[in-house]
Amino acid sequence: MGYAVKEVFYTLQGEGMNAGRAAVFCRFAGCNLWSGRAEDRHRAVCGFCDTDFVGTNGTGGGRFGSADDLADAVEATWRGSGAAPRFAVLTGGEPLLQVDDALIRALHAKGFEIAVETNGTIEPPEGIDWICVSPKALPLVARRGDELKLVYPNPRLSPADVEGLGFRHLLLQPMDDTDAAANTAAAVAFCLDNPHWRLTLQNHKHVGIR
Ligand SMILES: C[S@@+](CC[C@H](N)C(=O)[O-])C[C@H]1O[C@@H](n2cnc3c(N)ncnc32)[C@H](O)[C@@H]1O
Ligand SMILES: Nc1nc2[nH]cc(C(=O)O)c2c(=O)[nH]1
Ligand code: SF4
Ligand SMILES: [Mg+2]
Repeated sequence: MGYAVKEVFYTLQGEGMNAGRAAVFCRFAGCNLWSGRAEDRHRAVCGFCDTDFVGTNGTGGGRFGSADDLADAVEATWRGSGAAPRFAVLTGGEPLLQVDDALIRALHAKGFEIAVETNGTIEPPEGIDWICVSPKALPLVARRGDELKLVYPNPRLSPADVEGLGFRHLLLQPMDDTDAAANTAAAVAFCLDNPHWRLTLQNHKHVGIR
């Protein structure tokens, strides 16, 4: 089948409960909630995306003909030494439009722990080691996982709409837009009042890494 990948790069996971951990990011091209074109943003289900996921022209991106080819590229991008397990974060765009059993097997065979960042519209395949769901609208198909990371505030979705599902951690991430400071203050206030929610920041933006 093959995979369309925007970019593959080595960085620190910036968000969520794995923040600070070295990882190879594999950003798949394409999303089912926005075309990626500016002129479509106002009518997209997800209208606040901070990411360019269109095409295959980023660093390390391309079209990969097989799971082994893509896993080879991810392995070549890992720069860690020592015994700590290798870590790959599959993101996008919407990675679950493309991630399949063959890719999970190929990355595991190379010793990678696999995390996914998904919008929750597609049921994840078996075998992913860390599932982060960041819902954008209801209904939510993926209703269990390791962390639920809600971008806040979201006029389509409030925290109460996504509590009581099967997630180990509930996280609020301030929406990065022209109101980022106010969004951060609102997220802080919400977590102070609702301690079952935790604040997560996009650390990579604050330290100037990808
Ligand atoms: C670019 S998305 C790709 C993965 C998947 N499509 C998703 O939405 O989870 C990666 C993460 O960035 C978050 N994100 C996107 N735009 C954001 C913004 N403007 N402010 C804060 N977080 C944002 C998403 O909610 C998601 O958790
Ligand atoms: N450093 C870093 N951490 C991230 N965590 C989730 C990201 C994403 O875009 O999926 C992301 C990203 O783009 N960069
Ligand atoms: S669902 Fe994820 S990749 Fe798609 S537009 Fe929204 S934040 Fe961006
Ligand atoms: Mg990002």
